Amino acid sequence: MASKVPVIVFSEESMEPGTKSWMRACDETVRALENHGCFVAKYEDFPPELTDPIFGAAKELFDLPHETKVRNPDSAYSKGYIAHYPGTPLLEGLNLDGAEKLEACEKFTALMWPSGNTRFCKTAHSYAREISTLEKVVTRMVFEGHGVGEYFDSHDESMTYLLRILKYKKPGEDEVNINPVAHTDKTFLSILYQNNVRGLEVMTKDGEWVTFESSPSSFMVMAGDACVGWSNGRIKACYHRINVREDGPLRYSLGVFSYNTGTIDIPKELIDQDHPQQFKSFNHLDFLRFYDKSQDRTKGQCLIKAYCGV
Ligand SMILES: O=C(O)CCC(=O)C(=O)O
Ligand SMILES: [Fe+2]
Repeated sequence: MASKVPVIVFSEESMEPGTKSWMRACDETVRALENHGCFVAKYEDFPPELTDPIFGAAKELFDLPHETKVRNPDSAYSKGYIAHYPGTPLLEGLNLDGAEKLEACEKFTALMWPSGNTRFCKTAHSYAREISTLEKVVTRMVFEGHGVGEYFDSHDESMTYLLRILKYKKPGEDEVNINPVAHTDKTFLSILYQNNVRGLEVMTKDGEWVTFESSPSSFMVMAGDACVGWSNGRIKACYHRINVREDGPLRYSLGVFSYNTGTIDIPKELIDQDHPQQFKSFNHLDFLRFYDKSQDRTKGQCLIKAYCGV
């Protein structure tokens, strides 16, 4: 894995804009996203005391009765509850919209546990805050690394983060191992964390599938279709899939997905003779609506060109 997908260290120093290690990480980040569409972030400051509680919180959530979980409403960004759909019978998921904000976590928790569950609420919120911090650092590096750091603040003000909590059940005797189809995310960036059960595979630039090896401080950072549009096609979207095997413990995975609540403009600085304009400005939510209406067989592909390609 290490030789195929870059590993970038996010230490206290490299997360501090202006330092030497920031510059280095910034270069590595841009190169990784342009070449591969993804990299593994070794997030040194991720609190180790959050790992067990966040996966414990995921388990506690899925142990709730079906009629409780369906209470989570759909939002503009996602389905509320993904419940063993016919095409993906092993997958169950819940989406917590705007999880970087405490009020959103409180609202979600009150729906799931009307008598309260402070531990869940605090854990989900702390996790989303930590990962959205990493996501912001990566995004700032993407902007600065492309020489357009001055646009970062206004982009950042419009960002929202969705926490997706996923569980993969093991296939029964008579069930084949059906996993979600390979796809690119429709996000700006996605950051994935899994318990110690493998499953996530990303496609390298040579077209080879590489398995993401879990560790308590390893996060897979992937560019989504919106980032491809923003970068005028310099960054590629990460094509990935899940391959859960039949034996071993249950797999839980946590995704933090970033979306812009407004319009994403393609910086004029990223358009030149060598890089003619490939995309028009687009509204991220309208792009998600376009995705929803797209035919199932195309949904896995990077759709940004079809949506706002020039
Ligand atoms: O299960 C995972 O780790 C990733 C899930 C995924 O790709 C998605 O929700 O878009
Ligand atoms: Fe995905």
